[in-house]
Amino acid sequence: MAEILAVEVVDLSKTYGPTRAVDGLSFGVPVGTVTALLGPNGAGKTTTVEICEGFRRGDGGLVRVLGTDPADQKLRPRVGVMLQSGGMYPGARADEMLRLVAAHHAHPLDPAALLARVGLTGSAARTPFRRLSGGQKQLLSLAMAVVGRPELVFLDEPTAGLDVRARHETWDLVEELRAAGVTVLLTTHAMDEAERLADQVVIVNRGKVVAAGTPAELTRGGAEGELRFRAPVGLDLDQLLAALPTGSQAAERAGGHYVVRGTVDPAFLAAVTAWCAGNGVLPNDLRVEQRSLEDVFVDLTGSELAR
Ligand SMILES: Nc1ncnc2c1ncn2[C@@H]1O[C@H](COP(=O)(O)OP(=O)(O)OP(=O)(O)O)[C@@H](O)[C@H]1O
Repeated sequence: MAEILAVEVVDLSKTYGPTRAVDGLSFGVPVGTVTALLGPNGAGKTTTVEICEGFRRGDGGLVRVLGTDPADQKLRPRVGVMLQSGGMYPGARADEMLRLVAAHHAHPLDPAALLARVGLTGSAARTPFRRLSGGQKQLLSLAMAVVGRPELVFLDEPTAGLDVRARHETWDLVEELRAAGVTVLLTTHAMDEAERLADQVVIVNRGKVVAAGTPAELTRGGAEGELRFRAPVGLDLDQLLAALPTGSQAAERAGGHYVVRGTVDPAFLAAVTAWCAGNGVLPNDLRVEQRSLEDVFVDLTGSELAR
C-alpha cells in the first residue's frame, strides 16, 4: 500500500543569484514518522524546510504539505514551526509568549505544563525573552511549535547549541510527538540525533539528495564494518583475505595495527580469529566497529560533520 505523505517534495530548486541552494531535490515524509534532513553547512536544508513551511517560494518543482500548497493559510493551525530566530516579542516573558500562541489554537496543550516539560520552570518562565539564554530560547521556540497540537512539526536544527540535558529533553519530546501520531521533519548536523530519532534519513549535499533510507538501511543493516587488532608486524594479509568472503579488505596501518573490513557478522569474526589461531597470532585489543551513519556520510560527501 502506498504511504500517505505529509510532505511531498518533487524536483525542488531554489537559486540565490549564482548559488543553486536547492538543485532538483525530491523526498517524501510519510504521515506519523520522523524524517531527518542531514547535511553539511550550506547543503540547502534550511532553504528546503522554509519552502515547506511556506516562508519562501521555490523556483521550480512541486511541494505539497498535508496535501496542499505550503503557502495556504488554512495549514497554519495544523502545522507547528520551530523558528531559529524572530517571531518573538523581546520584552515578553516565556510564559506570556507561550500562552499567546496557545490562545490562537482551538485545543492547545496546557502552556504551564509544557513549559515545565521543556525545563523552563520558575524564574525562567518569567524571564523576558531577550534575557533567556540561547538554549532557553530554543526550548521556548520548540514549545511554541507544539503547543497547538499540530499534525506536522518542522524543527530546524532543534538541538544545536543545547546542553546534554536539554538535548535529551528535546529528543524525548520528539519521540512523544511520534508516539502521538505527529509527523516531524527536522534538520540536523548531528549523526547521533539522526540515528536516534529518525525513521528516515535524507542526506543532502549541495542541494541534492545523495542518499535516503532508514538509519539501518543507510548503514547496510549495521553489518558493514571493520575489525581492528594489534599483532606482530608483517602478517600475510593476502593469506588472511583468502580465508574471508570475497570483497573483504585488510590493511596494516601503523606497524602492527590491522584493520579488516567486510560484512562483520559472527562468522566473519570467527574466520579472522581462526586464521590468527592457525598462524599462531594472538590479536590484541581486538574490536568490532560497525559502519556508522557518519562513515556513510563521509563516503558520500567527503566532509566531516560538525558534532
Ligand atoms: N537569502 C539568501 N540569499 C542568498 N543566499 C542564500 C540565502 N539563503 C541561503 N543562501 C545560500 O544557499 C545555500 C544553502 O543554504 P541553507 O541555509 O539552505 O543551507 P543549510 O543546509 O541549512 O546550511 P546550515 O546547516 O549551515 O544551516 C548556502 O550557500 C547559503 O549561503
